[in-house]
Amino acid sequence: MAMKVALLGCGVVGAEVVRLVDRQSAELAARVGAPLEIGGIAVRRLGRDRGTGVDPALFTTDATSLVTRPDIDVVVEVIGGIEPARSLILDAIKAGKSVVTANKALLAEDGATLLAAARAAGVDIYYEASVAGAIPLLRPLRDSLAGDRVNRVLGIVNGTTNFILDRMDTQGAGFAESLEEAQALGYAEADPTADVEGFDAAAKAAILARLAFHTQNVTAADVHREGITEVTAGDIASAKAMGCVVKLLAICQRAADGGSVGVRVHPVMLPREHPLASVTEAYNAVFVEAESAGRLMFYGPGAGGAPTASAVLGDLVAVARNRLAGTSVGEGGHDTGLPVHPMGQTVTRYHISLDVADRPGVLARVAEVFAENGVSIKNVRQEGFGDDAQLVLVSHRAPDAALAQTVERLRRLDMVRAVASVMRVEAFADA
Ligand SMILES: NC(=O)c1ccc[n+]([C@@H]2O[C@H](COP(=O)([O-])OP(=O)(O)OC[C@H]3O[C@@H](n4cnc5c(N)ncnc54)[C@H](O)[C@@H]3O)[C@@H](O)[C@H]2O)c1
Ligand SMILES: N[C@@H](CCO)C(=O)O
Ligand code: NA
Repeated sequence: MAMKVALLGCGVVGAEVVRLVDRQSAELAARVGAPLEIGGIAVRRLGRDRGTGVDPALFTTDATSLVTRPDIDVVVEVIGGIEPARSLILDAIKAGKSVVTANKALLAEDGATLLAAARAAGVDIYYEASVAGAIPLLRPLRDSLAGDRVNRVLGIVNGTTNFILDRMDTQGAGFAESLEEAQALGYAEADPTADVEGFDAAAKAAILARLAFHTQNVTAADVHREGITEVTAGDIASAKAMGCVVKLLAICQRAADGGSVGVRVHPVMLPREHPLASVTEAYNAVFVEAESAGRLMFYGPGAGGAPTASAVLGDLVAVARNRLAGTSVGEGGHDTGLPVHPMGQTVTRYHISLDVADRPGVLARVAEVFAENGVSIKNVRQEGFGDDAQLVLVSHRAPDAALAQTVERLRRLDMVRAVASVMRVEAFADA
């Protein structure tokens, strides 16, 4: 008996899923143990040629009926967005179907509800494509690392912003022209705000934190988020001078006392010897630090129709096998309930460049401001002379609130003409 698949959405990813299911039907049947058959495709409008070559009778605009149809085994959701995707997935689960989705926005906002519904119904919901596209990452976190304790996840999870920062670093290109190039190459979202303001990465960070720390209550709204729109050529030059590169990272980290987690997305200066620093163009990479495994790196294409469809197909094979075996994973059943602590409590390190007058007492006063806020200076150097002097300081680790307060106080000093660049610095956990 064939495993019948209902596909919701036939855009960039959906059309590629249809093509792959058709082209690889013999191998997929052998791997699953039963043929995979597309039983219906829900679209917004009928009559468009989507280049899939499938029987036009499979298309329908009635997604609600399709997901509950008795002959359907698995629903693949590649519409995107919150509604109607959420209602359709919940209807499918309640009707006993397993689900595969690429929908990071929905998983980040309401993943706990979807997982609980799937557990209650004894079906699977798999979502590998939602974070870092083709890269096998979520199932390794969920399954392969189930016997380990993950302490930190650092990731480049948005291709568009990595592409822009890479162009600014290697070609001296400006922000606007780099974004235009990313859009022309098809990496950016239709509204690139989701990319450049870090919303896309924040959704992915919430999903990663939930899996890494087995804590169900993290949503995109809990993620501290800063995008790359304020990264300047001066920041890139400052990073270069320190042997660093600027990257937009999603960072999920267990607090030192283990009682809470920090989840954040913001630009960082990263030493060029860190493996994430060499991730160029629109590639994604995620660096995982686990107690027994040590340092792991997952690298590859994070977007695009075919790479994303590869992850969807992998999930489809897995849930189809589980159905044939009469089993399901029951993900999310163990919830540590670890809370997310505020950004101010997250321990970070800052790079700060100040435009100052080169006069006696300036460095002493600047150092005093650091001391008053309990922040220790790791190194300091001066560039330029006279009225064009610049002090470049890197702090030791301190609570983010103390570092932010230090910057505010420095801004108010008469002798500081301007705070030219402020950026957090990341490195290996023990560096
Ligand atoms: N494209 C990528 O590189 C990529 C990478 C990772 C994850 N994703 C995720 O995959 C999903 C799909 O992305 P995409 O790039 O294919 O988007 P897309 O816009 O190309 O395709 C979505 C399709 O869904 C259709 N649709 C909208 N509402 C519908 C409804 N009510 N019923 C039926 N169809 C409806 C749209 O008409 C469109 O054809 C999203 O969740 C996205 O975040 C995409
Ligand atoms: N716009 C996203 C697509 C993949 O989620 C990116 O640039 O990575
Ligand atoms: Na993935």
